[in-house]
Amino acid sequence: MVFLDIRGLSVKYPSSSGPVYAVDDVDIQLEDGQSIGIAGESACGKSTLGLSIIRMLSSGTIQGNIFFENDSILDMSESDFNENYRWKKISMVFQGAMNALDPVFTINEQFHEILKQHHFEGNSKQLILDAINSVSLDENVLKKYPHELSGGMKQRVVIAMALLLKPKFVIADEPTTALDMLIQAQIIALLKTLKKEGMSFLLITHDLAVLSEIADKIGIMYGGQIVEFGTSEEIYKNPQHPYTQGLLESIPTLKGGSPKYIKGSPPSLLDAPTACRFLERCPLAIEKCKKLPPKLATKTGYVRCWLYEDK
Ligand SMILES: Nc1ncnc2c1ncn2[C@@H]1O[C@H](COP(=O)(O)OP(=O)(O)OP(=O)(O)O)[C@@H](O)[C@H]1O
Repeated sequence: MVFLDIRGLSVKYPSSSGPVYAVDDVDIQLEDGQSIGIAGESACGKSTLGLSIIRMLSSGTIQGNIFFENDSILDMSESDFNENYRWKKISMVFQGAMNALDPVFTINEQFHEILKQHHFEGNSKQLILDAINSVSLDENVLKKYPHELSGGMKQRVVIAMALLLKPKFVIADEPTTALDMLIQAQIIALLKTLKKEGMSFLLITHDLAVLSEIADKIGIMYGGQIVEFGTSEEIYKNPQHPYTQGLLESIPTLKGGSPKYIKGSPPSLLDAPTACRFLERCPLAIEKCKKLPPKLATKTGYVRCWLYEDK
């Protein structure tokens, strides 16, 4: 059954230079137990997409629909969403969160603060221990202050915080960025274990190799749009969008020659999309690409590219 159904989601931020079209007309469907990876260059709208789902945008206007287990979460009152969804069914590991742990409180106090915010009335000690255990940390960390923990431990703590109320769906925004390779591998292994236990993730990353480990589905974002969406297998084996192809070719391999890179830079999100967002950088552009491409169905999702109009 589809538990997350995002339809035509758009987010516009106000700015002194005009509206920023940070997310434009995004569709995503996820079935129970599935996880999705969102990949794309910096500033293409990945975090905005995640923050929209958990309704934590700092500003901006949002359009479209997000259904979570058939409930329209954008239509709920803030109190209803906070009471029943945020942290309980949907939680988030925010980008850079491990550096935002409060230096003057112990980890235990910070866990209790979350429970207080969410009016938790059960056995809080046990709940915190469960969360700490689920990320393979020793309960001694609870007595410590953030500066007494390593980067990997802090990242586990913020993941445990997101898992505290046992949500079904966790949005993890760059959870492995800024960690060394060994710790990255540990965090990925942890997410894989949690996934096996039934949790679903929306994993945001620049790193396609990381996604291949976790994601059943992948959304490739470019200039605020998902330009290609499908199963991981299809996206890796049979990428359709020239941008997806370029991204995959830019991954260094041990065997191959030097990786290719995509020339040029991403479009300004200050311009409303009227042409293909990738037009300026696309090696396969045709005249038609000056018009905004529709989402064309592929074997397992969709692609926003005129090259597939007749296929
Ligand atoms: N509160 C805000 N007000 C105005 N513009 C914003 C705001 N938050 C983000 N933006 C802009 O929206 C666009 C998308 O930002 P977002 O952080 O979602 O991208 P991202 O893909 O997550 O980037 P990164 O990979 O660098 O974290 C960027 O141009 C950014 O400058």
